[in-house]
Amino acid sequence: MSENTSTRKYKLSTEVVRVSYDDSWHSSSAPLYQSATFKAPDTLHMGKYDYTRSGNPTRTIVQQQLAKIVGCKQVWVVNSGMACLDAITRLLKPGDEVVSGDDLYGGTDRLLTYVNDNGGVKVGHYDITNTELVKSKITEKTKMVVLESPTNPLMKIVDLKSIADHAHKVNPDCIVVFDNTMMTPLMMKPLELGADIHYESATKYLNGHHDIMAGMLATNSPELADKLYFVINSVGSGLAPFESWLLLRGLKTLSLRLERQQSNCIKIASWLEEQGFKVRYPGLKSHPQYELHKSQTKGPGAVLSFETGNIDLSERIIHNVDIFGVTVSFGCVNSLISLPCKMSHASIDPEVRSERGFPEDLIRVCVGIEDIDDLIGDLDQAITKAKENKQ
Ligand SMILES: Cc1ncc(COP(=O)(O)O)c(C=O)c1O
Ligand SMILES: N[C@@H](CCSC[C@H](N)C(=O)O)C(=O)O
Repeated sequence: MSENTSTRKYKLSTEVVRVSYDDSWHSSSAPLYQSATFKAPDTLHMGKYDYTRSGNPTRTIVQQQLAKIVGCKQVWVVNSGMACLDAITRLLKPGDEVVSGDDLYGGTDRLLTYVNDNGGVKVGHYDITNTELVKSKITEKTKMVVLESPTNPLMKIVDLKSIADHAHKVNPDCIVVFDNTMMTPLMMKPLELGADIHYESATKYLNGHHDIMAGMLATNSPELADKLYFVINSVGSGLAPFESWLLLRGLKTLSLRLERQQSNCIKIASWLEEQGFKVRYPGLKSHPQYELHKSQTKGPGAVLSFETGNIDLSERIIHNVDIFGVTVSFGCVNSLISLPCKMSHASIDPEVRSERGFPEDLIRVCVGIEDIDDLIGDLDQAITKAKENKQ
């Protein structure tokens, strides 16, 4: 018996709650198949599933749910956001060239640097806010363009459509890859803007509770879907059944969480700006790419970064917060604060960070669903204590 299999389409905030699956007992919550293997009907025929590395019914349910939300032909879920990029970079061959940004999540930069140093692939990093510069670097040898927007943590915006269209014109086989972790499919649809592969760290908003690691790969290309599946099945990076089940549960509140997190973040960004800090947030009119971001998304999201002008002051602010968790990652229901140069982006060589204009005093704030007055009150007391030079 199928649950919720009507083909009627609803708004995304409704669709995230409606999950389709087969269950002979009509369970209200999708079944968890915590099994590594599946019995074959007989020795001559295998069933739909044989071994969880190759496929698992609970993983299939979350993949179908995500494909519906993304609005694409195929989604694969894997065991981390980085496992997505690992599968993607295995599509490259020695001699290929990759064009990417100069502000990327530290782990993305680390893996692309590894591929550059060990895989015979040339990876170039350019200021992605300079669309013409990025376009000029795309040649027939460019087999892949890897972008993220807003970037983590400088909140730079990439003109995805313009770059994707150009890349496909120069080389129709060029694979445009877009990391949409900051926006989620509810706020940005990279495949509709020309990306060939849309991936996300589902550890962040898609799950929303910091209780699993997961990644999502989405594409409309059956050929790319097959190639990615080959890697996932070969190396065993498919998301485990319990993690798939938790991701499915977390997804149901995605719309509600994002709405509250974003509205809190907009208020915090304005408040920090009023205190005189240089705030990087695409929801502020002072963001140099405010209009571009607005034109390709449905909202500014719930991550911002700001500079204090002094790394010691930044460290003292972080030391003095009470509600904000001092931790890497973002997209969780809890608010988080961090110093990217020493935490999420410590894997980028300090010299490279400096060449790329990465401010060491930069504080990243990832806003949760708590009461906004409490959040601003907490930042206020932490900043006051830090300015008084108190630990
Ligand atoms: C923008 C972005 N992409 C990808 C990743 C990698 O995701 P994961 O930690 O799930 O491997 C992260 C963080 O880790 C991230 O911030
Ligand atoms: N020690 C980790 C750091 C993970 S950072 C996670 C997240 N993407 C963020 O931006 O905070 C590592 O070496 O990968």
